[in-house]
Amino acid sequence: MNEGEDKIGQRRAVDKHFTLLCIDDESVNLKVLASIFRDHYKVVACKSAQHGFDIALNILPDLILLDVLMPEQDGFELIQRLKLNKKIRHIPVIFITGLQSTEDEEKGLSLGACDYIQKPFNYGIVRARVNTHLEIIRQRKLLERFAHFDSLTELPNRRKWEKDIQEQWLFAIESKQSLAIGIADVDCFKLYNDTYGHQMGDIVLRKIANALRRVLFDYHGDIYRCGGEEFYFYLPLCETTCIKTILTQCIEHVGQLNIEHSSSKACSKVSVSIGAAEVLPTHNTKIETVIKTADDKLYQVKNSTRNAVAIEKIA
Ligand SMILES: Nc1nc2c(ncn2[C@@H]2O[C@H](COP(=O)(O)OP(=O)(O)OP(=O)(O)O)[C@@H](O)[C@H]2O)c(=O)[nH]1
Repeated sequence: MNEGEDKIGQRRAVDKHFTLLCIDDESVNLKVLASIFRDHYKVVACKSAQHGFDIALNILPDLILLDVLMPEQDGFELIQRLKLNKKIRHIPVIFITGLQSTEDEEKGLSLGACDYIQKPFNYGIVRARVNTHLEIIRQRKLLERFAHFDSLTELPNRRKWEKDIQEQWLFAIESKQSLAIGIADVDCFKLYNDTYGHQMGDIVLRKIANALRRVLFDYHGDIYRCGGEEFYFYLPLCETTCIKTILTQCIEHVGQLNIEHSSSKACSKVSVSIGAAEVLPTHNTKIETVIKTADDKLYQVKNSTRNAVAIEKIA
């Protein structure tokens, strides 16, 4: 095997992560598509547009191969439904159809399909076209990762925070669920860097990020690195959730890392301070107000003992 073939082999092994959803009312067509792709990708097949829509929502495939002529709802109608749904409209659709007029091809592409393949098709050409689109998807995912994640801590970054918190906020309004928004900030971190060096400081940031993430994940929250040594987080709350207990756990987990910080004004180990605000979001409350309240609470902790939590409930 030469070097090029070896690389292709390695790439294919990774390709198994991709899922193709094939929607066609003819079983024989589904079998053909499965036989072309199943060795390299996960293939999910279904025989109607409605079922296909439900499956797409459920499994979020990477690519959809869609027939046009189907009873009840055709492929042109289905793609319009897919493109109206926020959760799945980004999924590329390739039409694979017996319709051969240029008008139909133009219609399919103008409805948002990324490709249009006419039946009967050549297996090699279908495989090559699907591979090209999956390569584009792979690169898009990579770019999204670079754009949304912090390389030091591997936490999502501020850009992702701004996107996610809007979604969490709207979800909390719709589901009438309370939300806590908070900021955790490493104590006396300048002094830590000055004493132990920047590289050690980087290691500490990674450890703290992991410790905080572990606690918040357990309660369905998430945390983001939004500044140098500043982490923003949200936490969905239910009646039984005690926000104070959870955030105290965060402080304790950081303490249990047991990282010496001899020059800290807070304690002899590395510690964090946390400010948070608890709110039942409505269309009349603003996220900025809640973040400002959390920031004020953090400032309060920083001006007293540090290594502690302050929370305000917004009425
Ligand atoms: N090692 C390291 N240090 C960082 C990074 N980002 C920011 N910092 C440092 O974090 C320090 C933050 O200092 P300050 O804002 O003065 O806050 P502090 O020293 O933590 O003091 P308090 O917040 O009042 O407890 C600065 O010295 C930054 O250089 C990073 O990625 N790695």
